[in-house]
Amino acid sequence: MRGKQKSKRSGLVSKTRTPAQRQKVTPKSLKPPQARKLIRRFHVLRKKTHALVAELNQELGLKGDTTISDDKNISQQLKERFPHLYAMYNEEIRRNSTQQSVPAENAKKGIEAEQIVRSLAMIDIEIEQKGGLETYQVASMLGQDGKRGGDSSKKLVEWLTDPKGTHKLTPKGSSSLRALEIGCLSAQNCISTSGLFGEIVRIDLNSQNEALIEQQDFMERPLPKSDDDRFNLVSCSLVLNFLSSAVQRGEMLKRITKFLLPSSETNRLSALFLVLPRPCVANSRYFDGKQTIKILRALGFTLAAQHESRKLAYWLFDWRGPVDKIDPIPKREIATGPSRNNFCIVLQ
Ligand SMILES: C[S@@+](CC[C@H](N)C(=O)[O-])C[C@H]1O[C@@H](n2cnc3c(N)ncnc32)[C@H](O)[C@@H]1O
Repeated sequence: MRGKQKSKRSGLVSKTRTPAQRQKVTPKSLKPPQARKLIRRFHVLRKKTHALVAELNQELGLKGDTTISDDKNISQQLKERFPHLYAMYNEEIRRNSTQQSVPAENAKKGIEAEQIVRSLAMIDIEIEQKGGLETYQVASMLGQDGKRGGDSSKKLVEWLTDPKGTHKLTPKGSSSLRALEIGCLSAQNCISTSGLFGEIVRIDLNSQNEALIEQQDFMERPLPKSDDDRFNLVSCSLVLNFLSSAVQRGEMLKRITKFLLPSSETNRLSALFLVLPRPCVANSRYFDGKQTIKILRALGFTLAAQHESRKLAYWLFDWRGPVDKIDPIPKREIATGPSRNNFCIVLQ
């Protein structure tokens, strides 16, 4: 379980090497406005992909386990199951990838499977031209830069060591506490340097340092067979907003509970550290801080601490063990206004 496991998906795009991919250069650094713009664009492109894949599934009459997943390598799925659509995807890639700039909006609107697949190809080209997941990560790391007030895990360590708080841990060289960091960009963050944890398992879809960060999709991490595979803390900082659908976010939260040691059995730390960009709770049509707590409660958590900074919203939730039945929490409008975003998490 703790060995290295390569993710089956490449992250944002297909693994077909196109001329655009071969030309791809990952920038070592980016100016902050450029980084913000890139992060926003990646999220838009992921949402577009999600909507197009839903249309494609409908058009092909695919349901349940047979659906194409936008969470996995789409071109690979087409290649294995729909060779004629894969041929069109590739044709579109070949036709456009030598161009300097291919905004995904150039994709023609269409409801037929062939046109949808061509639009997916256009999105993949734009993502690759922007540098793919690697560039997204460079942009995200810029946000973690201490000089810019980054590294969200500072707040976690502050909470866990607060003498007036509920946990009051003290850093020990021989701590037996174990943490799982989902979506880890750096092994030098406070969570790693605090000395609070004897072991930290760090995973990311695209590892920046394979010696210290496993390349793994959390949704494909094998489920724990025993408590040896479970953790005292799971950190999920700025990862849920990376997922493109409200259902996937709910599924990730449900899956996290399977990796936590129930505190009632261990009588010590068993918690989730959750971070979202503040606009997800401050300016969404469908989501806010109350909804966050409601969803986490429905999964068996209790709120231990929360904080909002100018850019981020942070929570620490204690895990109380599995609930008998998870009540669904659907999407519903809670705020109106044209400038609101559509961020949401649902439980099915
Ligand atoms: C915005 S970065 C956040 C990094 C860091 N946790 C932080 O707080 O700054 C999001 C990271 O989550 C990773 N990620 C997204 N979905 C994931 C998944 N299913 N499994 C593992 N990592 C994932 C992405 O690859 C990306 O590196």
